[in-house]
Amino acid sequence: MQTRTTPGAMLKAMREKPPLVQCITNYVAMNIAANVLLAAGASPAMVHAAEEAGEFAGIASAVTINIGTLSTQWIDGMQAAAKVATSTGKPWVLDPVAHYATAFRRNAVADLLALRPTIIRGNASEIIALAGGESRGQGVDSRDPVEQAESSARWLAERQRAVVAVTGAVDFVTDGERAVRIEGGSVLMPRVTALGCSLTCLVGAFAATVPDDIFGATVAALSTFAIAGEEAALGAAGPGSFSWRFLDALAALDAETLDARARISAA
Ligand SMILES: Nc1ncnc2c1ncn2[C@@H]1O[C@H](COP(=O)(O)OP(=O)(O)OP(=O)(O)O)[C@@H](O)[C@H]1O
Ligand SMILES: Cc1ncsc1CCO
Ligand SMILES: [Mg+2]
Repeated sequence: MQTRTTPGAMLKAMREKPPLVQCITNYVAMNIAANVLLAAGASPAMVHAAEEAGEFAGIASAVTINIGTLSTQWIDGMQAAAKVATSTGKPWVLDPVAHYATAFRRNAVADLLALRPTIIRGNASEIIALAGGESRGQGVDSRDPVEQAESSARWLAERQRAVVAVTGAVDFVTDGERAVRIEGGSVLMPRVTALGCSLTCLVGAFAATVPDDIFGATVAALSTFAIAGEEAALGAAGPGSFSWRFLDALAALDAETLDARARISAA
């Protein structure tokens, strides 16, 4: 039997059987997130309407929910999909974009957290605020270092019994017991909109591939972004050329290169 224990092995397994990932994401992210999943080898579907989101979750292998451009109708679709995912044992990922900014967002995220996300992926400011801390986030942009969010992430993971991923210059992943840091990426990544939202969708794709190793799947997705980001930055003149180079780098990344270059250390 094929081993799936490394990020590279998980990437290979994902490409051999592309998982259908239901991405409920924001208007800004929809196109880039779908392209990121296709480039990496997964099968995205942006399905959010309340009338069908729950039904679609029944056929998807994972669901990702991002509150970036929120409205009441979208919340109904999010809740329907999350309920089906949780009740059918499928992984679902929450991306609490700028949840600290307004009461509408805070309430939406509190209700989604009660539906037990398998994984929570956010930037440092979002994770600090989810744990009740004072974050310096400005709108959707983080203004806090990841190191400052590590204790918040551990607390949140334990409380929610979820894997928590904090992204930034050096990423951090914990399930409340284990924790790792992942180096890589590029300073150009936060200068291209919605790459974090796209990563949330990719985390869903890896989780669908290895639902019995959610921590490993999350680390694999973040490592894939870290190495593809490094590679894309090599020839990029700025955010514009980085953006298309990143899609090419994701598509070109193979399992062996990922395993050889991923820099994952215990935290
Ligand atoms: N300074 C940096 N150096 C290297 N990589 C980075 C840096 N900042 C972010 N990244 C990488 O960019 C990706 C997206 O993470 P980020 O924390 O920017 O998400 P986000 O704030 O939720 O983004 P968005 O809301 O725009 O989608 C991750 O793979 C992360 O590792
Ligand atoms: C810019 C922006 N505004 C709402 S969602 C989003 C994408 C990055 O989170
Ligand atoms: Mg974000």
